[in-house]
Amino acid sequence: MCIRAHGLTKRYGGKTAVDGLSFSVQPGVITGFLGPNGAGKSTTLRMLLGLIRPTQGAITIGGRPIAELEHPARTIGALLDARAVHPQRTAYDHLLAFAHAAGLGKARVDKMLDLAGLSNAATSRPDQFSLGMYQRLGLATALLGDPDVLVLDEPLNGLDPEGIRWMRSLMRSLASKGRTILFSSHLMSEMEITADNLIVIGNGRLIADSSLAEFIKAHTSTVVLVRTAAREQLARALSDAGMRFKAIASDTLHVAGADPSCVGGMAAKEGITLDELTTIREPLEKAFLRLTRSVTQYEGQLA
Ligand SMILES: Nc1ncnc2c1ncn2[C@@H]1O[C@H](COP(=O)(O)OP(=O)(O)OP(=O)(O)O)[C@@H](O)[C@H]1O
Repeated sequence: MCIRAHGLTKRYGGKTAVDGLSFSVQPGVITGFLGPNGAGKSTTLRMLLGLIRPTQGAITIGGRPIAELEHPARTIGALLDARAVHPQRTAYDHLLAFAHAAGLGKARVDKMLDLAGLSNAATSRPDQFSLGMYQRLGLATALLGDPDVLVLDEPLNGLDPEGIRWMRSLMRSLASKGRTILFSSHLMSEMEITADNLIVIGNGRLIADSSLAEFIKAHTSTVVLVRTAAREQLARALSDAGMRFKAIASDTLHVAGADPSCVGGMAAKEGITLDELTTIREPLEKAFLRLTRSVTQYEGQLA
């Protein structure tokens, strides 16, 4: 089932939080929804879930706005604010209340507690939970109806390394079963290891919508690192060939815009022995910061 936004806009008084966003999210893959703080990610997800109304445009699931879905709990599950649970209800009762509302039985509650690794905390009250446990409970709630579409706002926040691995492999396994997975983050490093596709927004507007591989190809540069005791000789050969390079250490050069076979071939022709020849890609986080710098609303200063 596809999620589609078309001309989606949300204004709060004079402030435009989401500004004419159009994109689609496909089933069978994990789509990362990325943007700096205040970019409009949560506002977009809230419109998708029918919690707030768009000022203009629409966002639909399988072609329909959420209010028109026949079985909302079986169609879409969401984790927005993991701490927004009744503080006095045990984890079990919290899930049971949602299960009843969705017409589901107790068996599903037990299964979800197990899946989220919360079986031992079933009778604990959430006010004793860590943020990671809240996230697990939130995911268990989102998955109660075994929905086709899963929407997660910053799901990795507060999880320990084991929790992060668990959340990622769960998303991967659901995507491989054909589910539609949309998850937001303001960290490119998270996206790099989790997402197949990326939707990047800044100041409410679309900045990029592509596969992660295409994003990397389009927005990051690479250099060839070459290490040799004959650095000067290699530098002369590169210079004669009109190639751009930078000395990094007494035995190391970074060659821009080249591929390793070309640098290796040149070294072989000169009879130079290489100790290392590697392609280094610019960190994706750097590309993200460059792309979103002009639209970043909140920026700290280094002391
Ligand atoms: N209810 C509201 N009233 C007025 N402005 C709002 C409201 N909700 C959000 N905004 C503003 O809209 C913009 C987008 O906010 P939103 O929370 O959607 O961003 P976000 O990308 O989710 O950010 P973060 O990563 O910090 O959670 C921000 O400038 C925010 O201050």
